[in-house]
Amino acid sequence: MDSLVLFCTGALIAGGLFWFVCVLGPAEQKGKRAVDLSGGSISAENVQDNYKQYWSFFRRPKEIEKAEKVPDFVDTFYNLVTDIYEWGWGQSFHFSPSIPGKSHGEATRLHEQMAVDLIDVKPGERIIDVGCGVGGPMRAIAAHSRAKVVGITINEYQVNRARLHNKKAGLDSLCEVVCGNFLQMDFPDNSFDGAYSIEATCHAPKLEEVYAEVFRVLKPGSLYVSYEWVTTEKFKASDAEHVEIIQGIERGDALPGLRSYSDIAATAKKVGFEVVKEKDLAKPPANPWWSRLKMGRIAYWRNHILVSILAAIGIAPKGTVDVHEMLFHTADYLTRGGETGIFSPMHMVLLRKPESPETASS
Ligand SMILES: C=C(CC[C@@H](C)[C@H]1CC[C@H]2C3=CC[C@H]4[C@H](C)[C@@H](O)CC[C@]4(C)[C@H]3CC[C@]12C)C(C)C
Ligand SMILES: C[S@@+](CC[C@H](N)C(=O)[O-])C[C@H]1O[C@@H](n2cnc3c(N)ncnc32)[C@H](O)[C@@H]1O
Repeated sequence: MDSLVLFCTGALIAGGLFWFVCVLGPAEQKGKRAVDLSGGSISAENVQDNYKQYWSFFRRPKEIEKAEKVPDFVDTFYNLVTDIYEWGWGQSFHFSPSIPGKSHGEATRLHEQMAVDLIDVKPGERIIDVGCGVGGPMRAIAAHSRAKVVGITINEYQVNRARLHNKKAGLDSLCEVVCGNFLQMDFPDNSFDGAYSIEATCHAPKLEEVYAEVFRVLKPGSLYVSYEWVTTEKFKASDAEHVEIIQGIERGDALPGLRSYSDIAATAKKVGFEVVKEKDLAKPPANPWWSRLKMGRIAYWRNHILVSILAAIGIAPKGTVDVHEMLFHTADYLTRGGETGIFSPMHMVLLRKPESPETASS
């Protein structure tokens, strides 16, 4: 009898563990498994120190730290979060408005396809993905448009992940990925037929610098669309709750400082672009972009327990628990940013590089 009870208890524990790790492990369809979480290019024993280093950025005055150190700090951030993002969100590191009757995956694809439809590229043309992550949007866009997409990211680990995914998807003949800084790109002038950036240029300390680089590499007459992270007209710097939310978003998302929606078109014009269209895609009648984030709260608790167990038994790097906790709070700040309407991650701007400098509007 005793051995039967022991056997049943053991079987239940083993079954429960299998369910928790293997069934619940890949929080997102086709995503990474919890047991594969790493610190990107950072070795396991250095994850915790790098996490501390990441936070030290926010303890120093912005003016000193800002410009030249930002790409390194962003690189560290993506070493820390890339696996968790892939595990819990998927291969597209951005938001999209929810669409009734459509899954999150479908809504994500539509948001990505809209970007390439806006820049009007033809099959075989060459376009650039500015800040490409692990390439979720790149693959959707290449498959939809048959354009050749070159993605650039500052994070080497993401380059390797993106290349692996491109190959697996059979899209490596259309998709190329390079490691580099979008503030100083290694591409010649006038070499792309179009450009897009999805929730990436918010990492640039000065928007002007990245827009000027995109302007330089675009062929005259071609289009660039960007989905920008901004504070909206509802944000009041005198409101302590607003400030807390925006600072929470900046700290949990490696942002050197969120900019106002009103700066976007002005900056684009300053570097020579014509503004073709500007629209906040988060505004009604669009459905909330933050609903997926809010709905996931129970899953995040489960994920946190799982990450803590894996770190305790030495499968996940120690600092993973801290990084996960940071993201947990970030999800809350982002949701509050959406609900109050003071923040948008999809302020869309469509820009054209004039045919000749003379046709540029003042
Ligand atoms: C554009 C950027 C990233 C946007 C989003 C892709 C990510 C912002 C916050 C992230 C997450 C928050 C909570 C995590 C959760 C605790 C964990 O269990 C599973 C992953 C999360 C859901 C994670 C996924 C990606 C985000 C939604 C920024 C950086 C400019
Ligand atoms: C939130 S992710 C978005 C990725 C991708 N656009 C997507 O939607 O899946 C931001 C991306 O911008 C990249 N990035 C940030 N700063 C960069 C820089 N200075 N140079 C190149 N890439 C940068 C990051 O490495 C990351 O890949």
